[in-house]
Amino acid sequence: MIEIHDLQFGYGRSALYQGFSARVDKPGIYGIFGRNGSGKSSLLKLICGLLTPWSGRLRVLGWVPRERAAELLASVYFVAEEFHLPNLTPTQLAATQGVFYPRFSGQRFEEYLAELEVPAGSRFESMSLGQKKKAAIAFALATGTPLLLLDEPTNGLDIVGRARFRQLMQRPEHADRAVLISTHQAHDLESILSHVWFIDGGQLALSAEMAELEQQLQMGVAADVQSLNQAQLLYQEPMGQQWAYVARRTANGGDSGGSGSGGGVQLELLYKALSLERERMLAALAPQHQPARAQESA
Ligand SMILES: Nc1ncnc2c1ncn2[C@@H]1O[C@H](COP(=O)(O)OP(=O)(O)OP(=O)(O)O)[C@@H](O)[C@H]1O
Repeated sequence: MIEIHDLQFGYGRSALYQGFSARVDKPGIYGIFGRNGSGKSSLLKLICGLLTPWSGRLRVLGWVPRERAAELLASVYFVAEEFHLPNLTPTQLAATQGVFYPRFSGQRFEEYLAELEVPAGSRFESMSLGQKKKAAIAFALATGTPLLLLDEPTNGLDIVGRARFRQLMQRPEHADRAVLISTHQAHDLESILSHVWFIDGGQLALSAEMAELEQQLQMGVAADVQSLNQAQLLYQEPMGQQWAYVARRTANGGDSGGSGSGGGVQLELLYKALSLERERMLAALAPQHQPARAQESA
């Protein structure tokens, strides 16, 4: 669905991506993580054709995004972090803009608006930022595009709104879509992600399926970090009187020993471990978790 190979891109003379490679071959919900300024928003804009790569190969559903082919524009929907809505009501938006998306469903748009508690008949001008964001998300979901790009979708949403967003994302009608979500809200989204991308230093440092990470890593809290199997330990940080840790799962799939309570993937902890112990973490992960660049050159 998306093929990026050896992408070079930057602003002015300043390079942001130098040999960035990644692939999306199947539907799913892809969480894109990275430090501030690592290039997550720029990547989404490159994918939908709002920015032009310096060089390299970039294909989205078989198209060169920057050429902005009508078929591609009807197949990709992007909700930017700072988005603009015309001063219409949601109902008017559906009537005027839904036609650009062949799979747009007005009925689903109404359902999503109701789920997110956005009044369909109020003008966007009279809505709060969070309500406008919910309306933009509802519209994006209702377009039915095979590819959906969401930049920080849960920013500005209240707690109930975030939970409803997660529920909507998991509805069966989105199962065939690839949804790329750039976010810092790891905890909000970890339960719904199928894939994780971690961008660092102008590269895709990690591309992995959540299920694979679950098999490979164990994360949890231990009263005493010394009680953990030191050979398997990858990262630890103090958490009150205890220690949060990331460890390799042992070959038999068991835990890393000690008195800790080990569990599945916690994205915030994974994010910190990758940011602060990048080489160690990447070395610990199996070759299939390494970025597409490494796979392709293998
Ligand atoms: N229009 C622009 N002109 C010049 N530089 C830009 C422009 N947009 C982004 N940048 C720079 O490119 C880099 C990547 O920005 P981008 O917004 O893609 O990062 P990000 O990972 O989404 O950041 P954040 O997590 O803070 O939202 C930053 O250093 C930013 O200053």
